[in-house]
Amino acid sequence: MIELTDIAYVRSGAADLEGAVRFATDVVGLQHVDGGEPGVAHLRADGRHHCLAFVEGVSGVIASAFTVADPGALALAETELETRGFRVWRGSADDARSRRVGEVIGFDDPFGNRIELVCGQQTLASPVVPGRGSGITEFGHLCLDAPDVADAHRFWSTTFNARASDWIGDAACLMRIDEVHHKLAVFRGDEPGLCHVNFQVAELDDVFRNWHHLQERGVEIEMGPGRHPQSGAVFLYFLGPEGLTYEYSYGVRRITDEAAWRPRYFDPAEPGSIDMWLGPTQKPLTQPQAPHPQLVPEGIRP
Ligand SMILES: CC(C)c1ccc(C(=O)O)c(O)c1O
Ligand SMILES: [Fe+2]
Repeated sequence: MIELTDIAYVRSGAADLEGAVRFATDVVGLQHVDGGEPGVAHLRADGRHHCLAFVEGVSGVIASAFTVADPGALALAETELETRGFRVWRGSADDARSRRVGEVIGFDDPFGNRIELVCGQQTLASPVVPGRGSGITEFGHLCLDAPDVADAHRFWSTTFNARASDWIGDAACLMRIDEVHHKLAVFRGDEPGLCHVNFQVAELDDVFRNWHHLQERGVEIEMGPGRHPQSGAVFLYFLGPEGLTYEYSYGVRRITDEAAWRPRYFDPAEPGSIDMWLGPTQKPLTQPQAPHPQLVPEGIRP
C-alpha cells in the first residue's frame, strides 16, 4: 500500500500558453510564478510552488500528481507499482526541476489517466500574490474520469491509502487521503481525462462575487452556484481555456473522526443529490479535459 500525503499539481498542455496563463491569473485568481523556463508556466494557489503547470503544446491533461513522504517512500512506491504490473517511468533531474520536486515517477492508472508521484515538492516562503482577489486559499482537489467508478475506487483504495468518503451511485466516488472530505474524486466517463480542478475560497461571499465576475467576463458557468450534499461545500464550476474546468468551493467538510465515518451512497437520479439547491447539473460532468494525445496510446494495464 502506497501512502499518498497530498495532491501536488496538475500538468496540462496549452496550445495558447499566454491565454491559459492570463485566464488562470486574471480570471481564476492564481499567481503566475515566473520560473524562467521557456514554454512552461507555473500557477500557484497556496504554499506549494505551483499546483497547476501549463506546458506549451497540444491541449490536454499531461498528468495529475500526488506527494509521498520522502525519497524512500517514492522508491518503495516505484517497486510496489512495478510488482503490481505497472510500467513506471522515473523522471530525470530536468523533469524533477521543471516540476519543482525532488524526484518524480509516473505511470498510467488502469483507466488511462497519467499519474505522477513526487517527493520534495517545493514550498514557497513568500505569501501568495493572487492574480485577482478571488479569495482562493488552497488547491482543494482534482477529479479524474474513469469508465467504472467502483473499479477506480478499488484501484485507489488498494494500491493507495485513498478511502471513499461518499459515493454518488455509480456516477462518482469522492475519496480522502487526509482529513479533507476528498482530495481525489473519480467521475464516470467513457474516456480517461480530468473532470476538474478545485480551488477552495475563503468565504461564501467569494463564491458569489466570483460568479458575478465570471459572468461579467463572459466565462461559461458550467454548474452552480450550488451546494454539494457530500462535502457540504458551496460550489461554482466554470470552463477555462484548453478545455479545463475549474471549480471554486467553500466550506468543505473535514472528517476528523476517521473511525466513525461511514461512506454514504447518494442516488444520482434523486434531485438534489449533486446540488442541494436543485440547480441544473449536467454540464461540467460531461466534457472532461481529454488527456494529452501523446499519453493515450500506450494504455499500460496491470
Ligand atoms: C459531481 C462531482 C464529482 C462532485 C460531487 C461532490 C463534490 C463535493 O462534495 O464537494 C465535488 O467537489 C464534486 O466535484
Ligand atoms: Fe469537485
